Formats: sequence, structure tokens, C-alpha cells
Amino acid sequence: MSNLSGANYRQEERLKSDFLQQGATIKRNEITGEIFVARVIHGGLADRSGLLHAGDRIVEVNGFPVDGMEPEQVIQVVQARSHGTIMFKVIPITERPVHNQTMLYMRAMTDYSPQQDPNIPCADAGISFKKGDVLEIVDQTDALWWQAKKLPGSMACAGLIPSTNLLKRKQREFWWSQPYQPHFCMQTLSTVDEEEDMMAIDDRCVEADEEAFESEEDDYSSNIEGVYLAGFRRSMRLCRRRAHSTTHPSCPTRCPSSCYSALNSPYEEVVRYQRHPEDSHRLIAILGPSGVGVSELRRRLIEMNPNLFQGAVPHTTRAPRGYEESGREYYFTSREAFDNMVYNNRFLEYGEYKGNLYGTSIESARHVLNSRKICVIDIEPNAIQAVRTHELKAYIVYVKPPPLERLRETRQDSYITTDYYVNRPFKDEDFQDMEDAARKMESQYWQFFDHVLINDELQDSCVQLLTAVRRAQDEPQWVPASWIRPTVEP
Ligand SMILES: Nc1ncnc2c1ncn2[C@@H]1O[C@H](COP(=O)(O)OP(=O)(O)OP(=O)(O)O)[C@@H](O)[C@H]1O
Repeated sequence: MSNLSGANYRQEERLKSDFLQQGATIKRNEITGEIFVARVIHGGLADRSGLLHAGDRIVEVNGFPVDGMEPEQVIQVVQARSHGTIMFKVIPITERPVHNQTMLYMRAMTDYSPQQDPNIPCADAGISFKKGDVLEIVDQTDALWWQAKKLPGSMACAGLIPSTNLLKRKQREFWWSQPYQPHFCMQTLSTVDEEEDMMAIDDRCVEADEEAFESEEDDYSSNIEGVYLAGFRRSMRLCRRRAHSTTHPSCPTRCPSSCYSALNSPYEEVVRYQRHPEDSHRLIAILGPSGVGVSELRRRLIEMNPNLFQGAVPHTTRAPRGYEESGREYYFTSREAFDNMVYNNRFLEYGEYKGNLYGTSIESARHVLNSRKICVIDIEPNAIQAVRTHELKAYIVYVKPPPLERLRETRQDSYITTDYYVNRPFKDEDFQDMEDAARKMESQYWQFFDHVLINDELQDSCVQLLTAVRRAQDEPQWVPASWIRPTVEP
């Protein structure tokens, strides 16, 4: 006889089972009419009592035989005694499964809400999560519904979440149920696209400043304490906006994230990782919508301590100018050599601008990391997959715009460089575009951001970035398990 005090049941209609709110679900065998404990929720009342186990047969509740009853009738019997002691007569399961559960942590790559899932056995027993949340998986015995706790948190009691296979199935079903929509993909624009794009933007432009593009591209090419700041040149920055990543998803639409993530795992196994002081630093990859301040923050970080922070020198196929040195502003490379590097997946990202190719190579980032410095690069979202590797262990900082009114206030004396203008004052529509781009980026890539920095006051943002970078190098962080145990599937 099991004895649970203050128990509270809810209904789980689909599986003909009911939920003991602080402890267990029950179900009915449709052939024999017998009532069984379907699962015991980790950390709940039933689990802590040690008296009920999945598979136990419930014969009586408070003296009433329950065989043949519908689960909801069993609830009524329990609810009839909402206070005091509730008595169960139970035939324990003879062979209790042995749980050799080791600690398992998963990062959610998608959002989930049990309240919106018509298939969950009991919505009240489920937990909701958002992309990027880390979940401690405490029970995987059921093929469809796992039990998990959300971290960091003080959830004493676990909740139900869909298993990887179930969630993949849901995502696939959802994806196929959507009407066809042309996907937004970041690809190098074809010449025709480029012209159309140019015309579209020209309509909104007030003044074109071709000369500024053609003449020099020396914004930020400053020289501090004999250290050259590489990777800030205008052509490189403009081409990055049209950049390819080297990792193309196999999805037929080649959409970088939405369908990609739908067809890949909805959870990513993660482990706690702290860099050993002897190990190379983690790559710092900064991204954000155009104009939000990625270059400004990266430049200021490097300028704070150029002996510690350094950018990666990009490659280009454009001819060097008189004052330029290969390996300083750029690695000047033939088109053939560049194509060869593309073919061999040697670029984190690359793109074309005015007929020349530009790219940031893995080797270039490795070169900085091997010199025991912290390599700080900016990337487009397409390159996220390329930098999240066992070798580079990228720490991804997302720079988010503050609310519109703060953008207006803080950017009064700032200048934007667009595809067709160099250093023109911000307009309201730039802020609107920034917000829209931020929303898109967040909806597709939030799960990959290790740190989100709202770039409001510039000084505060610099301090925040420095603190985040220090933490990335010196404090434990969740990273994909595949980085630490390369045999684990990414
Ligand atoms: N917090 C801030 N307050 C005021 N001005 C800022 C702030 N952050 C950046 N800026 C200014 O905004 C302008 C655009 O910033 P920046 O060039 O860094 O953009 P970006 O994100 O690198 O964009 P892109 O990738 O398109 O080059 C610059 O003039 C920069 O000095």
C-alpha cells in the first residue's frame, strides 16, 4: 500500500492517463482495464516518496477499486479526498528498469511550448523552453517524452519535453505544412541581382559617392604602437555583407537556418568547458545587423590592448596598392589560389566586391591564436557554423541595437557606411532597417549567441565586451560536446 499526502491529479486525455501534478502520470490498459503508473516525474512528490514507480499497477485509491475505470474517474476518486492522506493499493512492477543515467545537458535549438502542443500527454507536466536554453536531461527512458530541468534554475521537479526524434518529427511536419515561401538566403548576388539591388537602393539615396569607394579604403586602417589593425578595410566590410559561408546546408533551398535547423537536431548536446590557461584562446566572433557598431566595438577592443587582441588578416584577389604589404592589410592572392582555398574549405567566410574576392581564412585566425593572442573577428551569420569548431571554439557575441529612441539619441554624431555611401549621417530609416535586420537575425540564430550585448552607450558597451571576452577565456561556459569529445555527433 502506498501513501501519498496532498496529491493533486489532472487529466491527460490522449493517452488515457492522468497527471499527479507533483509526481506521476497514470494510464489505462485498454484491453484489461487495469490502471498503471505511466511515469514518475523526477524530483516530484511520488519520486521523493520512493513509493510509486513507472509500471506499478494501481488497484485501489482510498479503498475504491479502480480497475476498469477511465483515468478521469480515477481523478475524481482522488479529488474527492483533496486533503489529508490518499491511500493507494499498488501491485509493484516486478522488473524495475535500471537507470544508468549520466549527466546529460542539451542546448535547445528551437522554441517549445507544451501549452501549444496538442500531442503532449499532459501540458501541465511539460516545460517550455526557448532557443539557446540549456536543459538538464534527467530521464530518457521514454522514446517520445524525456524529463528535463531548465538551467540555471532551481526547479526541484523535472518536466516533460519532446525527445529529439519526436521534436524532429514535429519540425518536419510543421515545415511541410507551411505554404511555400521563397527563402531568404545569403548568397553572392549575381550581376543582375546586384544591378537590381543597386537600383532599388538608388531610389532611396540622396547622394552617391563612388569616388570614396574607388579611391581609398582606409577607414580604421590605423597603426597603434606599431600594430596594424587588419580586417577593417571598407571593401572587406562591404563584401562581408554579401558573404558566403563555406558551410552550405544540404537543404535544397539552401536556406541557412530555418529549414536547416528543422532538418537537423533540435537539441545540441553541450558540456561545461573551461579553457586551460595553456590552451589557445577561444576565437571571439562578433556579429550584428549592419551599422549597429560591430566594427567600432571590435576596433576599440583591439585598441585597448593590441598586444592581447588582434584581428585576422583577410585574403583578397585585388592588386596591392603601393603602400600595402602582403600579410598586413591583406594577404594578396591570385584568383586561382583563392578559388583553391574556397574549394578546400579554407575560408570562414568569403565574398565578392567590385569583381575582387575577399575572405577570412581559418589559417589567418589560427595564426593569431597560435601567437597566444585573442583573435577577434566580425562575421556574418552565415559563418557561424564555420567558426563553431573544435579548433576555434568560437565565442559568439551578438551586438543588438537598443530601442529606436535610444538609437536616435546615441547615434546623433555617428556615420553609417552603406553599399553606396561613405560616412553619411544616420537616417531614421537606417535605424528601422537595423531593427528589422536584428529581428531576422535573432529569430534565426539566437541559439548560437554566447553573449548578447545591447550597444547603447558606447563606453558601457566596450566595458561589457571586454568583460564578456575575459569570461569566455577564463570562466566555464557551455560548449557543444562535440568540441570536447570529437566522437559526439555535432
Ligand atoms: N554605441 C554607439 N553610440 C554611438 N555611435 C556608435 C555606437 N556604436 C557604433 N557607433 C557608430 O555607428 C557607426 C556605425 O558603426 P560601425 O561602423 O561599427 O557599424 P558596423 O556594425 O560595423 O556596420 P557594418 O558591418 O555595416 O560596417 C560608426 O560611426 C560608429 O562609430
